[in-house]
Amino acid sequence: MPVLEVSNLEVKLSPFTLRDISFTVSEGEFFLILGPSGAGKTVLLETLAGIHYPRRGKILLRGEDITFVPPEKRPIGIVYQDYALFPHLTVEENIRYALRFRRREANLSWRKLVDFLGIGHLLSRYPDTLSGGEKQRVALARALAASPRLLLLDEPLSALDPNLRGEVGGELMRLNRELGLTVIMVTHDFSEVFSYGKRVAVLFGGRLAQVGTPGEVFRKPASLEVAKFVGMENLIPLEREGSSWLLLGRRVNFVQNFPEEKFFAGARPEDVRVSRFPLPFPYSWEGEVMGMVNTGGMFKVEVKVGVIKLKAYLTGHQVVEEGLRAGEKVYIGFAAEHLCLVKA
Ligand SMILES: Nc1ncnc2c1ncn2[C@@H]1O[C@H](COP(=O)(O)OP(=O)(O)OP(=O)(O)O)[C@@H](O)[C@H]1O
Repeated sequence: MPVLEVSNLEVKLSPFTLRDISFTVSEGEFFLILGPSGAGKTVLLETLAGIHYPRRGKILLRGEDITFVPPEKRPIGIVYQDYALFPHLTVEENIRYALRFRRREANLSWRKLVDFLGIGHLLSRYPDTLSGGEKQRVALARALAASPRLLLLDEPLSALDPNLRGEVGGELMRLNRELGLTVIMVTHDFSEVFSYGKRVAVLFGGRLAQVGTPGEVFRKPASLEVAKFVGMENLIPLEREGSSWLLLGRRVNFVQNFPEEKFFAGARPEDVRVSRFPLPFPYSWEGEVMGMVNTGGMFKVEVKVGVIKLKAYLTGHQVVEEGLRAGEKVYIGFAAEHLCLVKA
């Protein structure tokens, strides 16, 4: 049985509405919610936590209907982006405050909780004397002290510096793995999707646009808006020729069953190759290098093919090896397995 089953949820917070939200999360899963700013990610988390009640739909936690159960009676912990610690309470008092709501046997003793998060030396301090990473750990301890069955995290890593981000992220994985705790985490960061999530839900304008593995969402986006959002920078309209579909003059076989639809061919720039020599791919063209930008580690190379600009990410090594320069005639292309079809 899934830990969480959300069906047909509708939440209205004038003027914003979260609509038709249905998904399930399994026991022990690390589930991510991704979407542009204002998509409703926080509203969704807050609805799961009981801060907003839906107009329609149901939330089941281990089969029990908790749709209208007040927040303090739900075995769900939430950690906010700004940690929301009580400034007038010490770290210890902040954490103990959460114990008031504990209904179940603790899955971590006080000592273990404090050791697990390495915050023993901070117990008598006040929140405004703590660093971002320390505050984050205290907020986690407070959420875990109530022994939640489900932990909700709203962009927990976004306020941390890059080194700390990896460290705290590792701790979240450890919580998930070692305590078997089910986690739902909101993020903006694509690298976090691949590092932490087994499945990811993409929210757009209050609706779920796609739920799938990171590989599915990033390589087989369900719509044009998801494709653009997840960085599928090459999106080329297919052209009809008799009973065939053409991608910049190359025949694409597997869309014949949808004669009336309008399609885009998508390819991620990191799957696209550029070379001064012909490429062994069914989708490859001759073009001219328009420009190259160092994006910090990778070079984004733009190649003009007819009126279309294709983009590829290459390493500095590849750029040097191929002797790429603006104005150079090159071949650009990608393997058949890297082509995805996106409905317009
Ligand atoms: N309590 C509220 N009352 C009315 N509108 C709200 C309330 N909370 C959020 N909203 C609105 O709902 C929409 C979604 O907000 P939400 O905070 O869920 O977005 P988000 O996807 O988490 O964005 P971000 O990535 O910027 O944090 C926004 O337009 C916001 O202004």
